[in-house]
Amino acid sequence: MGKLSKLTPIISIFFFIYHIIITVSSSTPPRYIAVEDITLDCGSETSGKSKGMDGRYWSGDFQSKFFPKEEHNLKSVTSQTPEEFTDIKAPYTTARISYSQFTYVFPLTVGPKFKSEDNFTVKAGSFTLLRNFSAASNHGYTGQNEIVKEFCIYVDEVNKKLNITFDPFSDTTSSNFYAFINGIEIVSMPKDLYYSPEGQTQSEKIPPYVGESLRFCINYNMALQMVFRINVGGSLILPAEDTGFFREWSTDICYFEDEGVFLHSPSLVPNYSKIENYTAPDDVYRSAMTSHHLDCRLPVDSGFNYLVRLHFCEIDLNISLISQRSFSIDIDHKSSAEDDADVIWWTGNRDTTIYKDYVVLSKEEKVEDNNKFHLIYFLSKDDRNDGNFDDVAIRTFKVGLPSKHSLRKSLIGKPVKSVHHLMDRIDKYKQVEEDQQLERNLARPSLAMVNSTLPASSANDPKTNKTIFLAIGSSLGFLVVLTSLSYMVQLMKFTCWRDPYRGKSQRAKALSLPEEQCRHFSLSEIRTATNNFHKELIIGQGGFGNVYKGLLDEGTLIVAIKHLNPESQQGAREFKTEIRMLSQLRHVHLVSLIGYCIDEGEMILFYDYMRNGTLSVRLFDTNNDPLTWKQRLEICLGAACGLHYLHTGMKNPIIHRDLKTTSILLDEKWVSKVSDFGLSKMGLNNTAVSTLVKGTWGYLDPDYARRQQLTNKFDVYSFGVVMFEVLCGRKALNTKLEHEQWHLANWARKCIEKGTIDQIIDPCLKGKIAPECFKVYVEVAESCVRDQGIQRPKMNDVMEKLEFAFELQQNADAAHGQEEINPSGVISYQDVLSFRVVEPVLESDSCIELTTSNSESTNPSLDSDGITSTV
Ligand SMILES: Nc1ncnc2c1ncn2[C@@H]1O[C@H](COP(=O)(O)OP(=O)(O)OP(=O)(O)O)[C@@H](O)[C@H]1O
Repeated sequence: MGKLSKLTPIISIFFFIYHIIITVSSSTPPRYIAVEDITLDCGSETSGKSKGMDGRYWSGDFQSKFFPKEEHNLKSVTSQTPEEFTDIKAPYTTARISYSQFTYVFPLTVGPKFKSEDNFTVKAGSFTLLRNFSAASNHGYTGQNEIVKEFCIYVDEVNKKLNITFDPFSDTTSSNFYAFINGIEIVSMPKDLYYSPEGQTQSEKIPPYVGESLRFCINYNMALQMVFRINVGGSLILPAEDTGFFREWSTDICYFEDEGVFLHSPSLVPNYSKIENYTAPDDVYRSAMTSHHLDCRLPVDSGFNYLVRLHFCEIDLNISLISQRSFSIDIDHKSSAEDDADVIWWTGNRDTTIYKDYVVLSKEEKVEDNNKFHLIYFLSKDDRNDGNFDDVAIRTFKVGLPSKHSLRKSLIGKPVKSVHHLMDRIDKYKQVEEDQQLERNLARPSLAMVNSTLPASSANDPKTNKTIFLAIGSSLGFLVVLTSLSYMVQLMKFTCWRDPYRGKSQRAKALSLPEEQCRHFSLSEIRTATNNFHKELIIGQGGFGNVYKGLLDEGTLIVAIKHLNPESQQGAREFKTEIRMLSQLRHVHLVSLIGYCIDEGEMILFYDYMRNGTLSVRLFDTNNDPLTWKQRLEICLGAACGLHYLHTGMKNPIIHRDLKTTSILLDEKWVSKVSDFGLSKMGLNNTAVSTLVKGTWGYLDPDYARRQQLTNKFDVYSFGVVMFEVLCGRKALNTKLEHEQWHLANWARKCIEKGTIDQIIDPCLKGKIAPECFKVYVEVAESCVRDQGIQRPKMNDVMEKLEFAFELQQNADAAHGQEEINPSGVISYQDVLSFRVVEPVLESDSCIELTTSNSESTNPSLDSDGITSTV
């Protein structure tokens, strides 16, 4: 579906719902109750509180304890209300003005505060927040009637107060400059809302410094100036609709280069299990803009570090799985801030909120058109998409908070609001008021219940009255509240699901199948399924942790549950790879991934439970009856089919790289299934040495070991080894034997050359293998373990020959009826082994059928995370 056809219905829903959201939010208590919430109406001499344009109550500064001591120099000015705006209210109708310096002193508790103010040079504590600031020039430049500046400043233990000093410019020729301020707001905030946790330097909570391999700690000796705070894809969110910090969230108008599709999920109740619920208003997470490519241009000053906070919440009903949508994010053309942003991976679930912080230094060379503009540039791009671009979505929600940490230079505002923006606000304030009136008239019981849950002190607090008016200061007055700009970008991609047998993109199918293909389970479901990870349910142990047997769906579904170590970063990466690969692969001879769980930092995978365990156990460690020859043939044939599918069933081939008898599992009907082709692959990729130590030596392709070039012939070699293990009942590597027999494949080839292969057959098979079947089987096995990849067959050939061998055996069995093929057990196979072992060909003649290391022609799709490209 094209963008436009999506756009129309979504927008109409959006505006309809908008009304409801305001109604609801206006009756909900704030999620964060600030210890300090000061609203000072500067220049006002009234002793009581007057309702401001933002719906809050403002106190006159003259009667307040914060009033500057230099009051003899101060004048107050009452501004003229423009005729067209009759609702203008505090703090814009008055201003405190002075030709000399004056300081407000705010005794405060320790902690970070939001602060709003206005002036020319403004200092707060040790920070110069504004230098030589001119309201008039800012006004003229933007046509904006009010100027709001917002800062975050930490109030420390020693001072426990905040001095805000307004200092008029003075030089030798003139003393006619004055400073003024209309209003000051101070709101306390949680320590870690924007600041980094104390005493940590490498924590995930410290934002990465984009373009550097460092993290950037935002500590308490830094002040933050808010530059943009944008509700991408959504509407203006007023301070009174914020979560208790009185932040305003502007719309995304003008910031995006390309038109996107708007998404809105009005009834969404966001899940805040990953972040604090006061981080951003719900409406930020309910709206989104989508596109397959999104450039967001934000004009900022050069030479500053900016904190960019991106908020995400997956609201698309079609998306519920890891890797269904993943995207990259570039900021300011630096190296990618995020290579593989995947919201479901981050959150575990749809409708779950999360944000990501980045710090970026905006450098001088980005100056454009002689404007002092720099670009914070969000490029969300899809780098793995195979063409279904109209289904790829960028969701930009929320907030970036680019904030300047160094405020010792002039911070001239770059207001982005226009007259339209103000008109929007007027409309919205009026709308809010109408809604509230309606609410009061209806006197809905549910609202009464909400209010009754408020603490006594706040239930009747005028702050909870949400009637809001817009007031606009005169050209003289400006509200100095620093603006932080918040912003969020999410880019999503649909995974292309394929029919294994056709190898064609099945997009439509994909959209309807995810839930069937791979389910998400909660941790509590897993705990129930495994009796809280009871040790008696452990059925195995692998390189990545314990494997449990568990019951799901009220006991109707038996699963194998792989519990990965959550501490391991490498494990996390491989875990994701496993999900990405397995959730796309469905084949009767591959172990199916049923689902996963990533709650609370746990990484758990669910597979079809294979009742008969591993081939290894059935061959080497069982007291049960040995596998019959026909069973063995079928097991090999099944595994060959599974490998063949891996090599050819997808657009891009997958090389298992760790095939062995422990990675071939057997279900209740003895059907063989190849497993472990996500984790093992990545394990080898990242830690080749440890994989060797893990004991796959006997399966390792000698050609690969020499050339370090991975081809699908790697798996063919390993498969040949498995075939000899199946035939001989011997492990791939057995150092307890004589040295020349340690390595089964080498020993088997020697035996074939010498004509003694029949002597190393599993004793329980002797006399039961039809000679013609034996000939084909041994020929195939030998061809698989040839020294050079070029000499080995493809899995397709192996499959066909094994089928042929199976038929030969069946025919022989049928011919002999109940009788054994060779009741005496003494049969020489010499005569059927007429072929000779192939000699190695010269290196120059060899060609790599599938090279994944340097070949441009090979698209490493599922390996965009490096699965196949680094070996
Ligand atoms: N789907 C399954 N059904 C039944 N048993 C399973 C299943 N998956 C794994 N197991 C059991 O758990 C054991 C460990 O499996 P796992 O895949 O974690 O490790 P591995 O393949 O043996 O070793 P490594 O991961 O180190 O290569 C297996 O040997 C098998 O006994």
